[in-house]
Amino acid sequence: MLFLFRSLRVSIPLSKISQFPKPKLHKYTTMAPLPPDTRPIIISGPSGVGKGTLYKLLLDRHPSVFCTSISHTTRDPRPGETRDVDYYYTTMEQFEKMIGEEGFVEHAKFGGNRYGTSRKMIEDVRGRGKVVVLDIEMEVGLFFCFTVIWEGIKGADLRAIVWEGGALRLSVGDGVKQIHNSPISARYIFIAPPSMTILEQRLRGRGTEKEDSIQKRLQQAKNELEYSKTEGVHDIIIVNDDLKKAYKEMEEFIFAAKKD
Ligand SMILES: Nc1ncnc2c1ncn2[C@@H]1O[C@H](COP(=O)(O)OP(=O)(O)OP(=O)(O)O)[C@@H](O)[C@H]1O
Repeated sequence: MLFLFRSLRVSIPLSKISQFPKPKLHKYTTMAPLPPDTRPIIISGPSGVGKGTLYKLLLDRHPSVFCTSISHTTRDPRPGETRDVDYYYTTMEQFEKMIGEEGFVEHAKFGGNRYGTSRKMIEDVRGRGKVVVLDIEMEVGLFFCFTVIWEGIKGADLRAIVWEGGALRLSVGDGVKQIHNSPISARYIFIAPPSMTILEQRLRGRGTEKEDSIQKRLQQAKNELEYSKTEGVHDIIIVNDDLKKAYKEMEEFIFAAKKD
């Protein structure tokens, strides 16, 4: 059975954000000043580690400072989605023209549709005095891997080939690597689980995945944790054990004085 998924999730649709419970970390929303370093912030880590939870807290806590990224897509809007809010909807022709003009910092193709984060969107957000935060998930699967092979997505890092359950699966370099290879200068935060056991508990506890999806995500988590050890890929690795502590560490890193 063909399993389809988006390999790089760089924005959480607003509809998803509204599903999160209200954050309990802070009683009041504050008007914090901009961080000294206003480069885009890339939050990545295995599925289920808590990226979305931390990302949502950051945006809720500092609405005047941070801004979610909006991806481009060639797919049609789904019911309930809003144009230029959930996605920028474009034609395949326009999208491919933008690829040719190096208009994306990362892009991928699934199910016949393309998705990507545009350079212009990031630059516009910075121009409006806000800091863009990208939540990047790395997933792997048959469809995306073949797309990578046939389309030769720039920056893709074919790191391993395994024969698993009769399906060829490749571990590919993720959106983080694509962004590293783009002209965009960013700050990279990797969220790690305290252990694989706890990651599994969170994935199961969330109640959103079927068993085979949980197994694939856990397998992929191992690849991502291995990749996270590569020197220079991330500026900070935060272990999300206690949510409050992990959030504080992330916030302190983001608002820390700029390093030369
Ligand atoms: N520190 C924590 N302690 C306990 N549970 C947590 C913690 N952080 C997050 N969770 C819970 O773990 C589950 C997974 O979190 P979340 O959905 O934010 O992960 P994610 O990394 O965004 O996953 P995906 O990439 O698949 O969207 C959620 O149910 C969330 O409430």
